[in-house]
Amino acid sequence: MIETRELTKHFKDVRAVDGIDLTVARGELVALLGPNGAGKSTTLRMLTTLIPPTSGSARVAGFDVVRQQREVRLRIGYIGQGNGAGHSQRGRDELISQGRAYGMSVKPARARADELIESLGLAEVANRTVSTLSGGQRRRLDIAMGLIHAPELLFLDEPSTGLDPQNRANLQEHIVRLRAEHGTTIVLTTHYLEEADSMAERVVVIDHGRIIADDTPQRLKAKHVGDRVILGFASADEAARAAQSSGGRQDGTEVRITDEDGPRLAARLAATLAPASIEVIRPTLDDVFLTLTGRSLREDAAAVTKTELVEA
Ligand SMILES: Nc1ncnc2c1ncn2[C@@H]1O[C@H](COP(=O)(O)OP(=O)(O)OP(=O)(O)O)[C@@H](O)[C@H]1O
Repeated sequence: MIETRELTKHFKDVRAVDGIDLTVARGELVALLGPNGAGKSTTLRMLTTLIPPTSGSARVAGFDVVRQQREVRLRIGYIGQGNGAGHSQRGRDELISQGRAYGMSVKPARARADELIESLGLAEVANRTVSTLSGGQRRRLDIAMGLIHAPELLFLDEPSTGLDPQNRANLQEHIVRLRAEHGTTIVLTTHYLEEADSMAERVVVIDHGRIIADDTPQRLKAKHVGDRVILGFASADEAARAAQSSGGRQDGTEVRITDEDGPRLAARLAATLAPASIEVIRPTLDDVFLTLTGRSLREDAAAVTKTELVEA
């Protein structure tokens, strides 16, 4: 569904996207995860034909993003970070107009608009003019606009930014359902680590315009970080003996061991070493990012959230 080769975008001396090879199969739900300025939006904007690459190539839904822009656009939905929805129309009419712009006839456009209004919780706002909606309501309307023509491939740039937790959960549910029901291929960017972790079956980690990891959240965590098993003992001597027999690292009365399958190891060690306490700490995608780059994504996400609050 997507195939890029050495996809590159430079803005003067900024290498925003620096030679990305990305393949996405039909029906996949892929999250691009990375800090601010990593090149996620620029990648999406090239894939959606909004900006041309500096070099390299990309095919989307079977068509070249430079030479066959129209074909690409007909097959994709794109919800950018800004508000796509207009201001003077009512929400429902805006949706229907968007469907008509994609060549739908009135009846199916109305039916689809009503379906999206229902599933994105837009019932109360469907009859209000867009200019009177709150940021979160506008965001949901934008997403409905991108879905109106039931595209085979949907790009979502930070879809849940600015939504409260309840609406975010609602939106995630809708996205997952959309994919289950229609087999829509979905590529989204996010700075919510939990969102990438819980929704995407594949996470592409981007930093400084390059892909630095690409796998399922589970495998990324197992491969780059692993579970930490911490055993507690009554004395340091006991801990020293346990560290020796288990191959773990002693830290006072504790022994720490890293393993791909912490719960299984913990069960085995509980039986053989009889520790006083046992704890399994499972990694997050942030731990993965930290291991790969030495930086935390959380600090970055916290900064974004703060900016959003100031803007709101
Ligand atoms: N039109 C532009 N002109 C100049 N520089 C740009 C332009 N668009 C993006 N950049 C730069 O390219 C780099 C990548 O930006 P991009 O928006 O793709 O990152 P991102 O990973 O999507 O981050 P964010 O989550 O903040 O949107 C940044 O250094 C950014 O400042």
